[in-house]
Amino acid sequence: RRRLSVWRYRELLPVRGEPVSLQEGGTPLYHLKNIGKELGIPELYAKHEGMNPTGSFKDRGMTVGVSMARELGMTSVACASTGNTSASLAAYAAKASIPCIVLLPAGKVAIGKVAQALMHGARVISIRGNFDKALEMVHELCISQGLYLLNSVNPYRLEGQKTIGFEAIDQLGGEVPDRMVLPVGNAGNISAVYKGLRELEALGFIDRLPMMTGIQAAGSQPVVKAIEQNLDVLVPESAPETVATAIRIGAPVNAEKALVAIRATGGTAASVTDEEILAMQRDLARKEGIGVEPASAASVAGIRKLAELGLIDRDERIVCVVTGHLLKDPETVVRQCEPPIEIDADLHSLLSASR
Ligand SMILES: Cc1ncc(COP(=O)(O)O)c(/C=C/C(=O)C(=O)O)c1O
Repeated sequence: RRRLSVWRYRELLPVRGEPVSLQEGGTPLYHLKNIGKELGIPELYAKHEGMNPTGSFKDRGMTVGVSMARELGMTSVACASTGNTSASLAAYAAKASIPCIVLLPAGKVAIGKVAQALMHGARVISIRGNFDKALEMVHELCISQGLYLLNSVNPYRLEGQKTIGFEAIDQLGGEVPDRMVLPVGNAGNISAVYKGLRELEALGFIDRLPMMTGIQAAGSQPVVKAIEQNLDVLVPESAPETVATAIRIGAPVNAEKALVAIRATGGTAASVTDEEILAMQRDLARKEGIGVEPASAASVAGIRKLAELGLIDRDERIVCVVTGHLLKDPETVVRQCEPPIEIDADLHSLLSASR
């Protein structure tokens, strides 16, 4: 019996040789009993992808992507990132001893992610522009310099991320959830999970698919608009804005795949405000003990909103993917919270402060 991990499913992954692995995957599936009770959804779960080696689901894609880079003899890898992709690529490239360049939107990346990319030894370049601009530029860089691009346009990234759905079903004892909910930025993750579930269906492991549900920030919701307006091609947003900087993406490269995933499964897409995201980040931490970064809370905030709109059957079994760890964006957390109480080091002060 193989441990719950990305490579438990190696027969469904493209890597032939020994993978570049940091023991990714095998993340907890938490039963959200308290929030579920509040929403009247007894079977509400969160798959905590922040419990991966670099603290986000990106590790699942990078273990496959960097393994393939090595198998293909690539001598250098690159990506543009809102932060987590760069943190993960830096770590896996370090593990594989392959030089790595990452492009970040200047001033818009959570400090924990920058720290990771720097410490893992990537060449970190800040672009005076948003993620979409950085992605454009890293394409040009890779073409002109022959670097291997590991954004989610690279299909090997999505191969690894398929395993989120595989694990969730294993953790539910083989049961397929009625709905899987993911925060959507570049739309790679929702597309990857859908692809994997289609493969399980084709192999006869499952006989139905969950309703794939994508949640975006109100200030950055091109996929939601395409669903609402029944478009086949997305209208990019030129100035996406949200406190959830991980999903501050106006022109998602995997949008068409995400629209298929949502429509083919009778799913939906919805947006939540920054306030709703931050409120859910707090609730997950204080009512369930689960620490996530803002973008990750969007999936559960989306379910709260859909439930309030009466669009969720209370007996649905729902898995929300919470995609990154709380520690990624400590500055946003500190801004939201009352500061620590500072006192003189005497018992009297302590007693009055602790009341
Ligand atoms: C915490 C977190 N939650 C959700 C998403 C959205 O996933 P996709 O819809 O597959 O993009 C991201 C994406 C991050 C990047 O795109 C990047 O790191 O460059 C994320 O970091």
